[in-house]
Amino acid sequence: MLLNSQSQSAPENLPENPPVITVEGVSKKFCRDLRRSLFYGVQDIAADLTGGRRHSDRLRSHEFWALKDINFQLHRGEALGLVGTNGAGKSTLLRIISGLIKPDVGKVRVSGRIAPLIALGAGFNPILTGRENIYANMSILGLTTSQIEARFQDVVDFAEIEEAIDAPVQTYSSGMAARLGFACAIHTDPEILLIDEVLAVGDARFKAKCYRRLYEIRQRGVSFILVNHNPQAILNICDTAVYLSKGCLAARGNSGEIVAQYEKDLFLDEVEFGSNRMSLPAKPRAESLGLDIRDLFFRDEYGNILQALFAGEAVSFCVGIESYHVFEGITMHVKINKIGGEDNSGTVLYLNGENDDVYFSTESGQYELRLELPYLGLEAGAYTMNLKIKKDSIYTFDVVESFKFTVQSKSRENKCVFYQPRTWKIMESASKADAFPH
Ligand SMILES: Nc1ncnc2c1ncn2[C@@H]1O[C@H](COP(=O)(O)OP(=O)(O)OP(=O)(O)O)[C@@H](O)[C@H]1O
Repeated sequence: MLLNSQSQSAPENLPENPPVITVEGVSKKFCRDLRRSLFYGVQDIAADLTGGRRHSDRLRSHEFWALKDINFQLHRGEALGLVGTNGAGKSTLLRIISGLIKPDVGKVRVSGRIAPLIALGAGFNPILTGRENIYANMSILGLTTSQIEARFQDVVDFAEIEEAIDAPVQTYSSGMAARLGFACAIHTDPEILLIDEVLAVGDARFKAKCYRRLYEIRQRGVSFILVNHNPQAILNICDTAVYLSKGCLAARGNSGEIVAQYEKDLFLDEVEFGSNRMSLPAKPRAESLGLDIRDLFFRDEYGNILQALFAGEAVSFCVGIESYHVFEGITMHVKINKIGGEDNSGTVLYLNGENDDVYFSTESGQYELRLELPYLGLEAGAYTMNLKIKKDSIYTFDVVESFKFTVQSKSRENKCVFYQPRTWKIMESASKADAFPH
């Protein structure tokens, strides 16, 4: 299910910030047939030169819309995530915004210096050395030679490629090229950063470093658009998000809501709703940040897996994880919202391991993290859980936005917003004075 079109407007929490990118009715068509595509290209150039009519808004044979009527704004200081399945049009949209290709319909207005990080090693000449490429790349991004000289060592230090700096870039691994591209871009003082999946190739430690740096430059007011297949990468640094589906803008709004929507659409077939369990497929290693959530479920006090949860009974919330490295200081963050309560949902419980000073460590392997509750304090009803596995307050390894589960009640309904453990008793009074004190 897609969100309604009202959610496509720019976020209203940034009214004082002027837009730095305005995408207005942008559509882009492609042709899968190479020969026809070349023919159409020549036809379009001829129409442009002769002032003839170009039917930009109509599809010709074998053409399809890679993007259709996309509208949104990016405001100053806003970090916007772009999500969507393979082929949804994310890269095409970033290429249009960066000016690499032109839309067939609509326009894009940009105000501010853009640093696009769109393809691996984009802007790098493979036969030039890393050193030469830093100069070439940063000057394309608008820096003078003396400015590049002043920042050169910082770029090399950030990219951690000191020993390979005088080797041709064609000898670099994809991860090294990505490091260098990222380091160049963030050292050019961009006002707008466009980042398309380039972080996916780095190792977990370098990715964490890049995300921390993105978080810092975000604090300084740089706007950016981040494309990533990994929802937690979007949630780590983006407040808002755009969800593209088959070339159309399916939803625009708060990143938590959009990612939840995207995840729901993505895993619709894979999640067993109603079973109080959610198993997630293994992520490609390139998309993992080093520690992935694979399974969410509940156990009773004897370790048996529970399908039905009952208010007031002992329960453990269990998270199956896959760790690819040695990690320390891992915390679980569990936020539970009621679905359709009288107050129309809202967070009823938020438990954060950090607040209880409980940190886990992992080595490479599979683990089960548990949150043991001596009794389940939720009243009967349907809930969604937002679960995050974090390393510190700004770095999230993995997140599940909305794990649905239900709680039942063994007793008849009482009026309460939480489960109150209770015992009803009658005691015989020792004396009349004790029973009715004045
Ligand atoms: N130059 C091109 N010629 C023909 N088709 C193209 C061209 N570029 C992209 N496409 C097609 O346009 C659609 C959108 O592609 P795009 O790369 O923008 O998707 P994406 O959302 O970035 O996908 P991914 O997540 O796989 O990177 C796809 O169907 C793709 O095959």
